[in-house]
Amino acid sequence: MGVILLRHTRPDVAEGTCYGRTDYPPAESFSEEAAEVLAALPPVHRVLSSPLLRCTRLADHIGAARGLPVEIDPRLIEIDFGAWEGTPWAEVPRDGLDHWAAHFYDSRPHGGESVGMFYARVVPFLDEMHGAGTVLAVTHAGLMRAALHHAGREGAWQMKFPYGSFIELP
Ligand SMILES: Cc1cc2ncn([C@H]3O[C@H](COP(=O)(O)O)[C@@H](O)[C@H]3O)c2cc1C
Repeated sequence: MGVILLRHTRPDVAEGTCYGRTDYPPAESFSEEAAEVLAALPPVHRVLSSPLLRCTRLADHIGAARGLPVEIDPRLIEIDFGAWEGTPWAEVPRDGLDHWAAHFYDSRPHGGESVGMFYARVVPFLDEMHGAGTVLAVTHAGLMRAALHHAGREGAWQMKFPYGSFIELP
């Protein structure tokens, strides 16, 4: 079994908000969602987590239940959407969105991370994890997209992952 990338549970933020690096805590439904995740999760021998609260709360819960320490890795943070963070996607300036879509890897109209910058910090983590055994990384949807892209999956950047869902990398 390879590394398992787990998306955090629902964060306490309005539907449709653009957020990446903003540290929203988990929503009120955390206990129920975490119990479901824990029941579905296979055995692991290490627990890593993004430093953001929506991940550390879940990682702490899993670590406590499985008797494992939680190791924080900053490379597991979501992409930084800069000035767009906290804005409803519907209110993000159209020209910025168009530029982002047209120059997907290099554009950073929000002043945060381009997809290329984000990918460049994620790939060393993924390479380090290759063959590392059954490691759980509690992280974000962007990381899961980047990891599947790295694994050669067509359309990976457009994929959606429900809160609390996980993927296993080869
Ligand atoms: C290229 C790219 C485009 C995205 N659009 C939204 N997200 C990601 O950023 C937000 C925060 O993710 P989470 O809820 O898992 O912390 C979500 O909207 C998620 O889809 C993206 C991430 C990447 C890399």
